Amino acid sequence: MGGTFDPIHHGHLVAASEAASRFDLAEVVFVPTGQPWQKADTQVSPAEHRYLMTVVATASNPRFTVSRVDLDRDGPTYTSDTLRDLRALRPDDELYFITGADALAQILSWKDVDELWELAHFIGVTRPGYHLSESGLPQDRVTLQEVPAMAISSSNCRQRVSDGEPVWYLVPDGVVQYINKYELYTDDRE
Ligand SMILES: Nc1ncnc2c1ncn2[C@@H]1O[C@H](COP(=O)(O)OP(=O)(O)OP(=O)(O)O)[C@@H](O)[C@H]1O
Ligand SMILES: O=C(O)c1ccc[n+]([C@@H]2O[C@H](COP(=O)([O-])O)[C@@H](O)[C@H]2O)c1
Repeated sequence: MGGTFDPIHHGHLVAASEAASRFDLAEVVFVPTGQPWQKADTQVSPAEHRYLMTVVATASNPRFTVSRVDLDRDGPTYTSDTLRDLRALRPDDELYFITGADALAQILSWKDVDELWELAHFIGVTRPGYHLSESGLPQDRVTLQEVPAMAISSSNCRQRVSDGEPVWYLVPDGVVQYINKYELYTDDRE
């Protein structure tokens, strides 16, 4: 599951858990983006903070791991590179890429989109406020999956912190503590 994870929240974790359960996945690898090129107009926190929050949030689940492949590659983050790197590291594994309805709706604008379908199977999960559709996408490579509705977004979490409002229970406790410790999202953003 790729994401900017700025910060990781319970919407991400529930989607990943549900997809893992429904598709009987042996492992969910969370892959924080290096430079999310389609968020170029958004201020994104340093990659190491996003990586460490993802580690904290996933640490208690034995099936959840975190990969640095997108952080350790220079330049804009493209999922085609992510999947090629993961395949090289795990040549015997079958890869599924978990994505929310909003990201799936943009997928035709992603780099090397035709190759993406050969690199992984895509699981598109429901997300409140977005229409989940496989229209225009190869139906044998994309599966839609309903997951419990979590009306949470990273941008709203950042705004809440910036406004002095709590993010307890929107993000894992350790992530709240991490945000407080490093005083993330306290400046005026976006
Ligand atoms: N509440 C949610 N329910 C289901 N999927 C989600 C949810 N939030 C994010 N996702 C999915 O998780 C992936 C990573 O999302 P991302 O890290 O950009 O979080 P975000 O909440 O969308 O961030 P932002 O608000 O900054 O755009 C994307 O595929 C996105 O569609
Ligand atoms: O490959 C691309 O061109 C591409 C364009 C936009 C987003 N993605 C990936 O989609 C995932 C979710 O992205 P985001 O921006 O919603 O956090 C993340 O893994 C990104 O690297 C990938």
